[in-house]
Amino acid sequence: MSADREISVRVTGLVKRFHDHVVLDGVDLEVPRGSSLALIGPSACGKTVLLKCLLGLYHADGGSIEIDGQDVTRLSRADQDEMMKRIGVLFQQNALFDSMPIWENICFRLLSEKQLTRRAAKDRAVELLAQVGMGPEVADLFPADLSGGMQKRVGLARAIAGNPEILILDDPTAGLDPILAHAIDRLVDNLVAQNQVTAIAITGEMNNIRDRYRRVALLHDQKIQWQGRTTEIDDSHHAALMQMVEGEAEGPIQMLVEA
Ligand SMILES: Nc1ncnc2c1ncn2[C@@H]1O[C@H](COP(=O)(O)OP(=O)(O)OP(=O)(O)O)[C@@H](O)[C@H]1O
Repeated sequence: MSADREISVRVTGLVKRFHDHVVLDGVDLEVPRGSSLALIGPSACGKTVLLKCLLGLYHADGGSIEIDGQDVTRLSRADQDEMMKRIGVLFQQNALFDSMPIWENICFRLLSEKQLTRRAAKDRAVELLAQVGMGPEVADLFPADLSGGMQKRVGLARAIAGNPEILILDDPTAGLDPILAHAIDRLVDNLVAQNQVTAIAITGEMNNIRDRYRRVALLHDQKIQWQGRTTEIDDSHHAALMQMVEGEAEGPIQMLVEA
């Protein structure tokens, strides 16, 4: 496999602005295939905007976003839609449809694209529920019947329903108690390890970040200021990253960049 084939997502010089508000200005990011990346940074630094650019939900004002070597910013709408089928997304609020049973929520895309009959979709939903540690009895329930942690699992089941090559997660463990958060982390970890999925997650949860992700990228001041393997992060780097994410002094950044 060539070095380039090993990069699943490559962002180069990405610019995104809203009128005269420049949110991203020269973002460079590389995520190897089958790796998990934590995207961290202070509040309102543009993490969600970056992920929405990756998903084609926001149009980039400059730079490129390559997925498997293909610049998605230059694809036709139809080709971009095709590419997006290879990406599964877990939104922060899970974005489940209240009026649909869980099985239909999980297979929503497969049903709307007529990839499966309703009967096959329900069977598939039950399989996916098992993958996220839930029983078949959940299939006929509605989102309102489930706790926040269970909804998160269902959201994850939906994100993986189309066997995505890339999984994008917006703060997957926000608001969950530590035990549930750990369970979601383990599920994502298993997906990455077993299926060579590339996972990119925004996270504000810095505790144990070195155990939870293989890579970290710090977004601040419109750019990625530091990216690397979590094994490169020693305790002082970790403390510096924590300070940055909490919006404290900028000094530690220099230490990371120069390390
Ligand atoms: N559609 C939009 N129109 C105008 N400004 C936007 C839009 N979307 C995001 N922004 C602005 O872009 C900036 C970055 O927002 P974003 O939601 O990406 O931050 P974030 O890093 O995800 O923050 P948090 O960690 O607090 O969720 C904010 O100033 C926000 O107001």
